[in-house]
Amino acid sequence: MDFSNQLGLLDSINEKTLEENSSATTSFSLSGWQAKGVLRAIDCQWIEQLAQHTQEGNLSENNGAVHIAGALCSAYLGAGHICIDLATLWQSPPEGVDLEELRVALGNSGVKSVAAWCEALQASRLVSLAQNVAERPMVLAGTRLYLYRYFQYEQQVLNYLKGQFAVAPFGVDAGLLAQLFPNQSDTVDWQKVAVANAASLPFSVISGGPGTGKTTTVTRLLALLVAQSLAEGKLLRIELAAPTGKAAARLTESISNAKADLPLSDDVKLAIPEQASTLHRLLGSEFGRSRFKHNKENPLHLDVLLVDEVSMVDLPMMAKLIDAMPTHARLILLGDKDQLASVEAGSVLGDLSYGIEEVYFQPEWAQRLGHLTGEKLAPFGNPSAPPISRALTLLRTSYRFDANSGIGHLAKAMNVGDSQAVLRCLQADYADIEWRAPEEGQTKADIATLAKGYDEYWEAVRQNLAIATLYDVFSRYQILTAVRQGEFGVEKVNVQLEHYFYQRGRVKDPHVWYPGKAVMLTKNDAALGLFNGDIGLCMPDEFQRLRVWFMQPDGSFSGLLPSRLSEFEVVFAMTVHKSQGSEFDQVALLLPMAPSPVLTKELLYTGITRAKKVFTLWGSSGLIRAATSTRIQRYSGLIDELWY
Ligand SMILES: Nc1ncnc2c1ncn2[C@@H]1O[C@H](COP(=O)(O)OP(=O)(O)OP(=O)(O)O)[C@@H](O)[C@H]1O
Repeated sequence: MDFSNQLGLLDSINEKTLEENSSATTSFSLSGWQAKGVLRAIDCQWIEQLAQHTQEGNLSENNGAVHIAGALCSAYLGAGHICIDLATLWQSPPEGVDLEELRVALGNSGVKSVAAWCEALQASRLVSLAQNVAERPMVLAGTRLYLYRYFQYEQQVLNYLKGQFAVAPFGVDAGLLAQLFPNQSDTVDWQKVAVANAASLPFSVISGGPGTGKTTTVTRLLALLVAQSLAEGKLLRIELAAPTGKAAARLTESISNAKADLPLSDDVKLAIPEQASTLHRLLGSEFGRSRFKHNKENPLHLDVLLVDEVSMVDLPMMAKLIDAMPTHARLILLGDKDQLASVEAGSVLGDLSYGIEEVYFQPEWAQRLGHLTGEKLAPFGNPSAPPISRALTLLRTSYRFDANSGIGHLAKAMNVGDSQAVLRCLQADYADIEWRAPEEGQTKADIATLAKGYDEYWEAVRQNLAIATLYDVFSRYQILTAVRQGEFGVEKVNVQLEHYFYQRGRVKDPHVWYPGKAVMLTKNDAALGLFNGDIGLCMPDEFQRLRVWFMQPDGSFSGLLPSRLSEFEVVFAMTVHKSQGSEFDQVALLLPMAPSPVLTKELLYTGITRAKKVFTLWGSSGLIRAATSTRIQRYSGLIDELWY
């Protein structure tokens, strides 16, 4: 995490105007909290630099309560939260600190209530107030405390959304809509409603689980928008994007499949693009620069932007994307709100769709959509629905998993956090799921059994099949781990798998590049046009030189000398986090033996829903039960600002 901007803000504090805050010195022990894992080294450095800076500059910022809040703000950001909530912390301190310890530490600097903590922050020159934001390291909004830059990101998103809510709805051609959805049924066709809704608005979100027809729906939406604009003699500039190369490749494939089924003319089909790019590529990432080529001053050249797999988009990226949107353009976000949130801070899709299960639409909006679609939407009107609810539709019916699908039932049970139902599913006789509880005393992963899924791949490598075929075979099976470290962590499992392949004669030397080695990039490489998460397979070229082959956005493959890759890891196993945006025919999800805070219902749901045909869960009933009832919570101001 780069704090340079945060620290740079200290320079802008006007020393002369600073007042004495408190004479107490920082009363909690940074190193003590670091040793307990409450703070990271970077959190301690950040707050130490604040304290040092303020003292060296004759600033009397010796307020322990401010330093505690600042250190926690930084630590929570590292754990994915956009802000901390002082009122929540006052009742439930961070893991590793007991309430008494926190209260005593705060009490030492005169803070004996949440209100007093807020007052101490308000009085600090390190903090500005949300109502009157100044360039200071932190911002206080009610009881929420942010690092300055993250407050700005959140405001950018909120201001954009509020601007979109004020735009008058666009007209929608009900005849075309009916043509796109010819089938009638007794139940509400939410795909049709989603299209009518998104076509009416400059900003919309469509959320749905696996196989609920998200791509089918947005392809019809794009067809409707294209047909409407062609009728007006205009050609829409549409762009498709996703957070990772893999997700972009999947979007490309599924849009081109869905286009084939459209009941509209070839003119319309031709005007719908198939090629999706990564968000980084779309925004123009430039080597060595954190700023994108496209931004407010140089907006994207498009009329409609569709972004898939939005659960993976973090708040800074969403803010940068919004910044680069031309004012007239539509933004359509697609994703599964129940999946794991982004690796970096924020949970934008989750926050936007927070209340979607119950609220639905404002009554007049439900009526408008009802007229447009012919669907009976009156029961879904709710006078207290906030403006954001208008922009959301939820697709619930899975067309991939039928009533006999264990994966479908398991995903549903996991999603509602029903551990009994999850265990019942795992024990039932479904053909597509398998549960392997650990043996008594088992301490290592069963590598031989896990490795079996790669037999087909190694046979393809042996036959030196074309790289496209190899890539396809490799993508059919994936071992997923919940954690990085330990016997059941991705690092060790990969080492053991390579060693196992070596023992079986499939790999000559696991310490060097070998035919069949599969790697995943762990960092964007703008110079090579490759992105974090891209998968490369090592195979010889026609001159028998080993190259690592990556799929390009157009589906072709380019081979790079292995020496050109700098940051990557072996990927016979990958973490569930890294698997987001990908799907595989067969998935084996490996849980650790010991409890871990990363074991949550979102993690297991994401792992389960990566599987299209067969899912195997390796883990004990105790851990599965615990994970099913643990939810990820990420603090931000978006839910409060949008839903209450
Ligand atoms: N209304 C529908 N009736 C019948 N089949 C449908 C319907 N909508 C989608 N399908 C089919 O369901 C399958 C999944 O659809 P689609 O790929 O659009 O879903 P998705 O939500 O985008 O999936 P994923 O989870 O892979 O992103 C496709 O085979 C599609 O043709």
